[in-house]
Amino acid sequence: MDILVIAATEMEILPFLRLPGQRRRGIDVLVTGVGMVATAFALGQRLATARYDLLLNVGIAGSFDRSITMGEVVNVYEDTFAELGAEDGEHFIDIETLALARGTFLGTASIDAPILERLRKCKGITVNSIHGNEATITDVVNRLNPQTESMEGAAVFYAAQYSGIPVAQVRAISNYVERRNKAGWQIPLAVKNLNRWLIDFIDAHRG
Ligand SMILES: O=C(O)c1cccc(C(=O)CC[C@H]2O[C@@H](n3cnc4c(=O)[nH]cnc43)[C@H](O)[C@@H]2O)c1
Repeated sequence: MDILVIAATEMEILPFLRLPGQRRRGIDVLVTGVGMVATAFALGQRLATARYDLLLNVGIAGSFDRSITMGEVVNVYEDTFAELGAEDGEHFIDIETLALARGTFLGTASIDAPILERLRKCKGITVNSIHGNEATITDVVNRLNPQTESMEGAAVFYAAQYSGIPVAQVRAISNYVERRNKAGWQIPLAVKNLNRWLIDFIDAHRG
C-alpha cells in the first residue's frame, strides 16, 4: 500500500521523520506549509506526478469539545471550509447554500484497522484564522457545531475527493478553541501522542 503522509509543518511529525529510513520504507511524507492554499498547492503538485493508495493528513488541532482531553488523538471524519461563503449583515451564507461550491468533505478511507477505528470520530472545520474571539467562536459553534479546528484538513479532503484517492485525517489536540491563550497550548504532548499513533499505524500498514 503506497501511503502519503501529509503534515503542515516538520515540527508536527519530527519524531516520525527521525525514524530509521528502513522503518519508513514505502511511506512518502509531504510537508506542505501551514494553511489551505499551501496545502492545496503542494498536494496538487505531488499528485500530478505520483500515485498513492491512501492520503493520511496528520497534525495538531484545536478542540471546541471539552470532553476531548488535551493530547487526545482523533479521527476527523468530516471537514468544512468554515469561512467559505458570504456575509449578509449579521448572517453568514455558506458556500453550499449559495450553490457555488461544496463546502464539506468526508474522509473516505475504508481502512479496516482497529488502530484507526478506536479513535474518537470528530467533525472538523478548517479556517484561515485560528479562532480566538468569544463572539466568533459562539457563531461558528451555533452554525456548524464542530469538534475540532485545523488550517488544512478540508483542503486535503478536497484534493483527495477530486483525485479519487482514499483519505483519512488524524489529529492530536494541542489546545482548546477559546479566547487566545497560548500559555494553555500543549503542543509537545500533542506531537508526542500523534507520532506514537502514526508510528503504530505505519508499522501495521507497511509492506
Ligand atoms: O498561534 C500561534 O502563536 C502559534 C505558534 C506556534 C505554532 C502554532 C501552530 O502550530 C498552529 C497552526 C498549526 O496547528 C494547527 N492548529 C492547532 N491548533 C489549532 C487551532 O486551534 N485552530 C486552527 N488550527 C490549529 C493548524 O492546522 C496549523 O497547521 C501557532
